[in-house]
Amino acid sequence: MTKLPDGKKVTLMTFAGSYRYLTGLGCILSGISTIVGLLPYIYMWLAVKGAITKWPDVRGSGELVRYGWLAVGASLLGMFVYFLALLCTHLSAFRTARNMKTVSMHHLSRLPVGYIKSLGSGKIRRIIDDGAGQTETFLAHQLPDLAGAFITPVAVLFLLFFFDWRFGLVSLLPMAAGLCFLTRMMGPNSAEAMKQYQNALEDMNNEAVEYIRGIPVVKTFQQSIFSFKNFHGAILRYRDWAVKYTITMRIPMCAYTMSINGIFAFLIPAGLLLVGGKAAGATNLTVLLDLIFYILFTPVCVSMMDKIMWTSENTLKAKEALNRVMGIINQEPLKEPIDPKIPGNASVEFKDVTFSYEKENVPAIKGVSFRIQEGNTVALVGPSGGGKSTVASLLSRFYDVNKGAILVGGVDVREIGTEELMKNISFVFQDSHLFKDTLLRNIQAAKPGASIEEVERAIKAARCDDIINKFPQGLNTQVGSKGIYLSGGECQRIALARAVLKDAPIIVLDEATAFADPDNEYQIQKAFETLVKGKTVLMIAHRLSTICRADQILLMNHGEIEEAGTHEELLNKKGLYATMWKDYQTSVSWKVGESYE
Ligand SMILES: Nc1ncnc2c1ncn2[C@@H]1O[C@H](COP(=O)(O)OP(=O)(O)OP(=O)(O)O)[C@@H](O)[C@H]1O
Repeated sequence: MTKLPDGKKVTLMTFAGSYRYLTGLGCILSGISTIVGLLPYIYMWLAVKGAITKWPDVRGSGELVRYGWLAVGASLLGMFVYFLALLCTHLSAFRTARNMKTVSMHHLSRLPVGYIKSLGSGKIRRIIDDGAGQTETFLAHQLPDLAGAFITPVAVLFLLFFFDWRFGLVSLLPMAAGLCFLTRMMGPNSAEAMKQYQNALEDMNNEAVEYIRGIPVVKTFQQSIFSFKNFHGAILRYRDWAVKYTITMRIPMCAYTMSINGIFAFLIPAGLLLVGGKAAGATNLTVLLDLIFYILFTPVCVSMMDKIMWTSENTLKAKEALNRVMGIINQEPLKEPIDPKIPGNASVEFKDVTFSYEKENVPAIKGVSFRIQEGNTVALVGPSGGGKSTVASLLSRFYDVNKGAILVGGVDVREIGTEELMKNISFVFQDSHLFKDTLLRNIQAAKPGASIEEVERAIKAARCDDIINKFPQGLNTQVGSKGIYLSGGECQRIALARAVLKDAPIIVLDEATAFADPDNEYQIQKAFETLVKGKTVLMIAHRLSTICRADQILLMNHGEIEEAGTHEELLNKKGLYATMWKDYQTSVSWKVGESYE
């Protein structure tokens, strides 16, 4: 994998590694093939010249055939050299794109979860995937063409003035005008326009992903118009950008196209003038022959100019794509300690912790302090938005605190290496994600290399046997394919099996029963009892029945701990917890009442 040199400017070639030499070689070969590609025009002209001057004894001169074959040979040689050039640039381009993706993905895994969430999965996919794709096309095709496009003008200028400087000048004027219009189109404003273009595309992509993800909600609430609004807005912004850009480019583009395609309009009158002004005879014939050469040759100039135009635009695109990928790569990862420490035990302590999400003015939690002794369970309860999930995320160092410190086993989490910290903590998320892979590999994700026996023991302890047994292929069942999907409760039970297999001394449980039906909830409770035996547990649950037995309950509201104590202590306080408990009891009795009706 390509390593980024610290503090050094990163270019596309940084990702190419040692393959950069192939890119260089490819560009040189492309330049050579361009020069060789001009030879057939000269040979054709020489053949025509020979034929006309020897007329009517065309065959006798033998030049026609000789130059004809030379033209064919030069064409074939040009093609072969260009093929070799593309071979080199493709090899380098594939490697560059691969390295770009690998480096970005590797770096992404080290970034704070908050950054990934704020960017959005649609945008990240577009930046990395399309960025690598665009740079691959640029390096494989456009860069060698650009090398050719830079060599062609020099060769063309030489040839234009070599045969007849007057025709050369006449051909050059419209080309120079075309070049001026081209420079205007590709000026500094174009780089900005390209940035806006990429922004508009990314927004559209993100909104499309959001829209598709939200389709179930949309259908349930019949909100198709409202939900489409953001996506529609992104499409309109893209349209507005495209229309504005097209209007800006209209005049220079028309002027450019007219200039470079209008060479004949200058060349033929000039030829007529020159022929008309001379005495008839040999001089006139030479002028005519030169005119034929220029008529043959000017299409090369037109295609050269077009190449320069398109490659310039694609260079801007590739630069912008690289900038965006670098935007991710330059994002500061969570700092790893220089001298990592090992936690002394499995206790957890929050010391006056304050934390705000990026771009938020109000802290999500402020001045939070509590301690969980090794082997104890602390439950977080409170109204929605109170800061419970934030506390759980901070313990796993998904973000770094703004103020205060979080200690695990007496050591600040910032002083523990990420690997060591993750070894100590198991996290069962609200929405446990299962990969599109076998159930076995999904559970093994918690402990790579775990044997089948270990996985089976974890499954038994997490009481997931019934889930596994209902599929004929058992543990080898592929999740997410051929209609094999697990319910929210089942996903959480598999996530519990993962946590059991990992066997970390600290467990963070975020609303583990939120999705579960009564049967799954019962299984989860039982699995949970096995999982937490002898462990330090930080638990968030809305169903208060599940947390009565916690050693300590913390009631969080508006980002602060408002009440702390055991279930009985909090009931005696007759505060918010007591009210919530009363409301909870009432809701349970309602449910029971309803079931008997
Ligand atoms: N990624 C985020 N970016 C910005 N603000 C956030 C983010 N996640 C949460 N918040 C805000 O931080 C505050 C605390 O949210 P948190 O999710 O921790 O509360 P909670 O008690 O877990 O809520 P719930 O019970 O509904 O899950 C809320 O005001 C919320 O809007």
